[in-house]
Amino acid sequence: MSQLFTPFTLKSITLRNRIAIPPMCQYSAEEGLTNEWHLSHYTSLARGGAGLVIVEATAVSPEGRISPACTGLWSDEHKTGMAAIAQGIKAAGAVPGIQIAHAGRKASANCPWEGDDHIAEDDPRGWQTIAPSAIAFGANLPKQPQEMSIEDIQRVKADFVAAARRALEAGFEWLELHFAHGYLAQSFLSAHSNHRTDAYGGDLIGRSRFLLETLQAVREVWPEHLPLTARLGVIEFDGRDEETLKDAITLAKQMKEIGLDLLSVSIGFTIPDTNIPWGPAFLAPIAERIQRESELPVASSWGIDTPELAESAITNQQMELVMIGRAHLANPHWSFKAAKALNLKDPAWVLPTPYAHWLARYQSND
Ligand SMILES: Cc1cc2c(cc1C)N(C[C@H](O)[C@H](O)[C@H](O)COP(=O)(O)O)c1[nH]c(=O)[nH]c(=O)c1N2
Ligand SMILES: NC(=O)C1=CN(Cc2ccccc2)CCC1
Repeated sequence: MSQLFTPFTLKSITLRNRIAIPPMCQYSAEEGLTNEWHLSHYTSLARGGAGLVIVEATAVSPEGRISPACTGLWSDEHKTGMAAIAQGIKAAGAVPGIQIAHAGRKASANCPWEGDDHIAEDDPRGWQTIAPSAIAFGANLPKQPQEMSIEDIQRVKADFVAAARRALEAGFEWLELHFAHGYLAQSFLSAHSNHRTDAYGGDLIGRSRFLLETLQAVREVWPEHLPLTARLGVIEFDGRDEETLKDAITLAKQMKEIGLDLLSVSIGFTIPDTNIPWGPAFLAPIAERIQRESELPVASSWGIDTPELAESAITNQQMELVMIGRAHLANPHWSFKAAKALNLKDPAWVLPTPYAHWLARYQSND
């Protein structure tokens, strides 16, 4: 009996299975506004049978975008398109989630197929980036950010709260704070990027303050009965992993105290020169340790891209949800493929009726 295809209940929300589609930037928006690409992209992913579909990193302010083409929720105007997406995901039987984000020193960048690098200083498409300290990421993102003032910090926290409120009004039922991948929140947490000497820097308490205060403020506006989650880089693969992991576990416990419902375990990506052991499900053992030691349910991803790897991540209790990203870009109906591979009863019925009725009778080969 497949464990991957069992429901998962968190607060008042029940996912039809353990398959989640993690946020994946589409770099297809204008002024942060979604369009037909996003609506059809997310609706078709949800129709593929996953339990949870999380909309891409959506900026809490214009300067919080990674690229000029990233989505935003910094104004009420952004709610219209997002509401259609949330409705489309829900109508397909998946739970609509969204990740809200600020890209920090990694902002003001070209999209991946246009260089994946900082927009040139003299290019009017770009903007001044902000970060805990005036330390550039380096490599393809060499722009030196402006050190944030306390007023900047207060403003960005308020932007997260306002974006969370808009996400709720747009009909999302699962919220993920982007505290990973070297973006603003992660860059507050890491000593590589945070050299502040005030309350928002220094020891772990100082470097965690922005994350904890933002979580606390969002928790106050996000309904208690809906899952409030965060994606956190718990390891950098920079030679200091044990220290980073211990800090991450300490932080996870504090976030649980504040009301975090689930932690999505990911990678720090704070600095360019790291030694990431890419490979199938390579982060799953780390996720298991975080889940065990923090006593928070976790989700995780990174190369969990076959039905067997997904099934074993759940049966080995390494995580409660598997986040399967790029494999869904290759095949939006990945859940159907997994249902067949794992010998689910009536596998076609993970798909909507207009497809399932026929596929239940016809053995498709892919
Ligand atoms: C095109 C694209 C875009 C994004 C991503 C990835 C890719 C490929 N990823 C990371 C993604 O959610 C996932 O964690 C990784 O891709 C690893 O999982 P897979 O190995 O792809 O299943 C990502 N992560 C995140 O937290 N917010 C985001 O918006 C994005 N955007
Ligand atoms: N917004 C995000 O969190 C993104 C994360 N990515 C990490 C990544 C690194 C390597 C391979 C895939 C994804 C790249 C795209 C944007």
